[in-house]
This record gives sequence, structure tokens and C-alpha cells, in this order.
Amino acid sequence: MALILQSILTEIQFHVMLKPGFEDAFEEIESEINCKLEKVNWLPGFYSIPPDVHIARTKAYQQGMMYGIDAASGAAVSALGISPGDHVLDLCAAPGAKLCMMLDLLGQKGTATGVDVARHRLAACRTMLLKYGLAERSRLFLADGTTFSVPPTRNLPCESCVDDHEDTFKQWTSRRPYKERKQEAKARKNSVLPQNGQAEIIFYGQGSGVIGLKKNELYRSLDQNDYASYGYDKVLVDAECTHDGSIKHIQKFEQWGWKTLERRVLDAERTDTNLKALQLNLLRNGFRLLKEAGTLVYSTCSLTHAQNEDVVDQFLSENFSAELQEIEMAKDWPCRSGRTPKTLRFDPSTSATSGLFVAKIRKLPPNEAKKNVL
Ligand SMILES: C[S@@+](CC[C@H](N)C(=O)[O-])C[C@H]1O[C@@H](n2cnc3c(N)ncnc32)[C@H](O)[C@@H]1O
Repeated sequence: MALILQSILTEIQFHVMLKPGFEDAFEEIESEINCKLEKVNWLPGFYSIPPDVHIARTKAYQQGMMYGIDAASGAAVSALGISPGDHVLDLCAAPGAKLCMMLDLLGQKGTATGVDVARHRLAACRTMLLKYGLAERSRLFLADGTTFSVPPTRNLPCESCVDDHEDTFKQWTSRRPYKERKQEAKARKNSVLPQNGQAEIIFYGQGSGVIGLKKNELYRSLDQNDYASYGYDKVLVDAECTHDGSIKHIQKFEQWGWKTLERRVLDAERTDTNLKALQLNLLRNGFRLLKEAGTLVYSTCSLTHAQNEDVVDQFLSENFSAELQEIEMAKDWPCRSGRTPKTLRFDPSTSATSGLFVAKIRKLPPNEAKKNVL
């Protein structure tokens, strides 16, 4: 097993996505990284580079012309079918490569909301949004994705409507009042995680619809049925998992020692019941927040059935308004069907990508949901 994985590591390519608008910098980037950017034919904007090429210190990377994102991850985001103007939610957003791609697909319209339970990872996500010039229409919440309830801000208040009322959100600034910084430092020290249903907004852009809202307007939760009309158009649940299919994770065995593989992989396959419950609850809540006729993608970088097909099958068995969808564009992707028909698996040994499971689910309107039961 270790030998197979070691050989995969030597063959695997890494991927970058060129930020829209920087296509002209193609040759400049190639000469800086001193190798060819090989086009990934099945995914627009994606290029592969040899694994020994490190982009982090390059000018092109530091100036935000490209970001490192595996092509399988790019495929999961593409499966959402994001259109300009959508309100999209990323329920496990940090460190944020997929959220960046979602914002790039939105173009100049719509909003993106990122949620994560880890403060330091979400802070890295904020840095990434700012670096790539994608902060304008985004919001980041420190919250538990299994209970997060904040709906998208659809009626964006115009700047001129903003009054000077003390309780309204003003323009976001990294300079926080002393009292707030002290509370944050205390929370970090005690590693306080958001409690049931609590959400703390840690960033919002000018066009995210937050400025001018009162706290109770932003944090309002809707009646269950109202999410069908006022929920998110697209939801990504890129769930926490054992990462056993992730090439970056497998690479760590170079440091850990390949002899530890059996123990660690066996651990991964055992799959803690709490983790499976977390994945199912993230999927349930992501679906609850989805608008009628909206699309949700569930993905993990684990290759186990327990964290993928089992979770999706159980979810579908309890939700008659949820319909598993064929991912039409996947016909040209180097993936295969999962155990559950219509789900997909990217397998590092055959796809030249990191491992990823992807399922696309649609929220049916009530009249179609009835047919789904029969
Ligand atoms: C696979 S990573 C997400 C990667 C991210 N989508 C990206 O493309 O950069 C899973 C994330 O889930 C977060 N997480 C774990 N439990 C969570 C929960 N209950 N609610 C929200 N996020 C959670 C972790 O902190 C981690 O950042």
C-alpha cells in the first residue's frame, strides 16, 4: 500500500487556477515558475504543474494572479452551476480556495457566505479573500455549520440608506475596539467554539448587504418554510473528514514515515461515529438553508463509503424533497461513479487529481417532492 501511494505521489500533478482577468499573464507566470502550465482540458481555467514546483514565493502567486486548488475541488464547485447573481453558501469554508472560486464564478453580482467553526482557519480565509480581490460581496461567519441559520441578505441596502444609528453595521475595518479585541483574545485562549445556533460575523464586504443592517436584522432566522423562498441558491457542504484521499494529506507520510501508514489509514477507515454524525448534520442543515429548486453539493476528500455514500444515502432516505442529480458536465471528467448511482469519485490513482467524492442534490418544489415519495 505504501509503495502504491509513494508511486502516486511521484506521478501526481498539482493544479492552479488562473484568476479570471489574468489570462494575459500566462507567459509571464510560466517564465517565473520556470515550467509549462499544462491546460487541464476538462476544466476551464485550470492548469497542472509538476509537484516539485513551489508557487508560494512567486510574484504571480503573491500578487493574486493564480491560486492553488486541486482540479477535483474545482470540479465540485463547478457542479454547483453557479450563475452571476446567486446567493451562495459555503458551510465549511476555510481555508477558502473553493469559496474564492465560487466568488470568481459569481462575477459582479450576488453574494457568498462562508461559515467555519475554526477561528484561525477563517481568519486565513479572510486574508485569502482580500488578497484575491474577492472580499466585496462576501461575508464570513464563525459558526457551527450544523446549526447556522443566517439567511442571505437579498434586499441589499444602498449606501445612501445607511443612517448613523449606532446599532447598524458600518464599513468593516480590521481595527477593532479594545473591548472587542479583548473578548476575542479571551475566546481564542479558551478556544471557545460557537454555541448552538450562535454566529459571529468576522468579515463582510461593502457589497455584501451587511452595511446598514441592525444586528437583529442580520442574525434573524427564518421560519422553516421561508428558507424555501428566501434561502440560498447554491450550497456547498465540503465536510470535515479524515482526508484520507487528499494528496496533501498523503504527502505528510513523507514526514510521518510510511511505516505509520497502516495504523493511520486503518484509523481513517474506522471512521468515528461522531464524524459521520457531523457530516450528516452539516448536510441536513445545508439543505435546510437551501432555496426551493436550489442546488447543494456534498463533497469530502475521504475515499471511505462511510463518510460519503452512507451519509448521502441516509440523508436521501429521510428527505423526500431531496433529489440526487446527474452531474451532466462530468461526462468529460476523469472520475467514476460512486457506489450510489449519480455520485462521483475522483481517485488519485486514475484521475491525476487528489481524491474527492461529489454528490449533487436538488431541493424539489412541493409538487415534485410528492412524486418523489410515490
Ligand atoms: C475539508 S475542510 C474545508 C475546505 C474548504 N472548503 C476549502 O476549499 O478550502 C473542512 C472544514 O470544516 C470545518 N468544520 C469542522 N466542523 C465544522 C462545523 N461543525 N461547522 C462548520 N465548519 C466545520 C473545519 O474547520 C475545516 O476548515
